Amino acid sequence: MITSNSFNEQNKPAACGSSRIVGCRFSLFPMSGHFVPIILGALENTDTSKVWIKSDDISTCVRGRHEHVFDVVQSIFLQAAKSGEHVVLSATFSVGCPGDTEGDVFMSEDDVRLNKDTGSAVDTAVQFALYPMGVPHYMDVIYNAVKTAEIEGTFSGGIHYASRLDGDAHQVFRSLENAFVASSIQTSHLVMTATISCNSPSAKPDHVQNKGE
Ligand SMILES: Cc1ncc(C[n+]2csc(CCO)c2C)c(N)n1
Repeated sequence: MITSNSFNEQNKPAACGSSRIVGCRFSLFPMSGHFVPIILGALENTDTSKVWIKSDDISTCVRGRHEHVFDVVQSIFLQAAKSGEHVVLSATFSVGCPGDTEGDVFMSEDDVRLNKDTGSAVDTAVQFALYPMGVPHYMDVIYNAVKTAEIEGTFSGGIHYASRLDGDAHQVFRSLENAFVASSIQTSHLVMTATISCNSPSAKPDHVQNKGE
């Protein structure tokens, strides 16, 4: 069913492309008695001036250009990771959601990312899943995104309902953004879930530890 929300201000069907508003709803879970300053500090020490942002008692939602959405989520993860605690960030990214219109002022920001590298590398593990909505060839979209992550060197295997990435935080976030943007161009509505973890005291699975050997 096409609703009025499927159309932009010019009353044309919403175009598929990278200019569409991207959103991410995410929660940080620091496995620490100090979870409150870790969460609040990560939010405060991130420059969010190029995204729409709203936090509540469960999660935070950011919306805007994909460059800034991924920059802000990555920065918040890196800020929390600096605590040295085992931190998990659980996120749902979305683009093309009917009702999430382009009218927002944040879409007119430039593409210059605001959050600078925080320095030391953070070994990061990700389980992510792509859900290309409304296209019969959705498995090709997923397969191509995973193939790209493989070329980038971050892919470390398929698991039930998800794919795994391992590497420095900047590398895995780049793969997530590349997978999301490449897939979004091929779909009218795309959802991507990601569970992103660092400093876990648990051993990684054998096939991940032996990656590249
Ligand atoms: C990114 C992110 N945003 C909000 C919450 C929800 N939350 C849980 S504890 C806490 C601090 C005290 O209120 C907040 C804001 C979260 N976990 N992660």
